[in-house]
Amino acid sequence: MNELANNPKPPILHFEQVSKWYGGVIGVNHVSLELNKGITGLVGANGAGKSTLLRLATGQLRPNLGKVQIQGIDAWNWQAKQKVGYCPDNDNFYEEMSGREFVLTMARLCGFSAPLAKSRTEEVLAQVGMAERADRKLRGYSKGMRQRVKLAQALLNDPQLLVLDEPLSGIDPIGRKEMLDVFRSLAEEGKCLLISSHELEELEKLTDHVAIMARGRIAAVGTLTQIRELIDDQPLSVRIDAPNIRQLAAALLQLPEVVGLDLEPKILKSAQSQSLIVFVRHPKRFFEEFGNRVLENNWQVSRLEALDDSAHAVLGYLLGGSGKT
Ligand SMILES: Nc1ncnc2c1ncn2[C@@H]1O[C@H](COP(=O)(O)OP(=O)(O)OP(=O)(O)O)[C@@H](O)[C@H]1O
Repeated sequence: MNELANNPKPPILHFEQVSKWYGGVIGVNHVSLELNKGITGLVGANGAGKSTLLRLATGQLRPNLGKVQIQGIDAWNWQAKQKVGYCPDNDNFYEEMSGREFVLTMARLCGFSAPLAKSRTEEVLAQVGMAERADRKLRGYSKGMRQRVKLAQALLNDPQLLVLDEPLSGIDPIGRKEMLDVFRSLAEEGKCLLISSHELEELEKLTDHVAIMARGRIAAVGTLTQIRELIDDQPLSVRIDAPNIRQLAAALLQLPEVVGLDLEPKILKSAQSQSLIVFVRHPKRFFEEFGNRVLENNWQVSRLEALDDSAHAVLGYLLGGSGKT
C-alpha cells in the first residue's frame, strides 16, 4: 500500500470549524479554510474578523472551538510558529533604531546566533529591497519602507506561511507596486501568503484567489469569477422605502430578477413612506436595472437596503464599493 496516497500532505494552513469569541463578541464564527502555496486575499469590512482570523493563523490566539493547523501541527505549538511569518497592521517600532538594527534584534529574539542573525538579516533585507536603505533611523521611514522592514522580520525563519495584515494600506502607488512584486516573487518560491485588506481592488491586481469575510464568517472563497457567480446566483432580500409603495411594487414585479414581494407590516410607518421587501435572484443585475428605472421614471425612493448582511458586504465589493456599510 502506498502510505503517501493514504496520507496526503496536510495543507499549509487549515482552519476546521473555528470560532473565537471576545467575551460576548464573536470574532470569527465557524470558519473552515484550507490554503496552500500562492497568494490568498482576505477581504472584509472593518470589524469583519480579518485580524482575528490572522492572529489565529499565527498562533497568537487560540480558538474557543475547532482547530487551526500549520502543515498538520496545532498553530499554537512552537513548531508551527516557526513555519509562520507575521506582519501586523500596526507599526510601533523603537523609532531610534535603524531598519537593519531592528531586523537584527528580531533575528536574535528568534534565537539565531550572532553571526547567523547578521547574515540572515542581510538576506531578508535584500529580499524586500531594503539592503541599501536600512541604516536610516526608522522614524524617517515612509509607510512603504516600514512595511518592508516588517516583511523582512517576518521572513527571518524562511516561513512556509506569511500572514500579512493590511500590508498595503497607506502606501503610495510606486511603493505599492514594489510590494506587490515582492509578494509575487515569494509566492513563486512556493510560499503561502495570506494578505488582508478592506479593499478588494487593492488585492485584485495581485491575486485571483480571495476569501471574503463578513460578520466573522467566510462569506465566499474562490476565484473572483467563482465568487461573482456564487453571489449572482444567491437570492437576496432588499428593503425599499417609498411613498407610493403599491405602484412601485407593481412596476418591480415586471423585472425578471424579482422573484417575490412582501409588504412589511411591522415597519409600515406613515402614509408618506412605506416599506416593501423584494426578493431578488440576480442582485447585481437587479440593482443596475432598479437604478435605471428610478432615473427613467423619477421614482421617489427614500431608502434601499440589502437585508442579508453577508451578501450585502460581498455585494458592496462586487459593485465597486468598499463594503463598509
Ligand atoms: N481584543 C478584543 N476584545 C474585544 N473585541 C474584539 C477584540 N478584537 C476584536 N474584537 C471584535 O471582534 C470583531 C472582529 O474584529 P477584527 O479586528 O478581527 O476585525 P477586522 O476585520 O480585522 O477589522 P479591522 O479592519 O477594523 O481591523 C469586531 O466586532 C471587534 O470589535
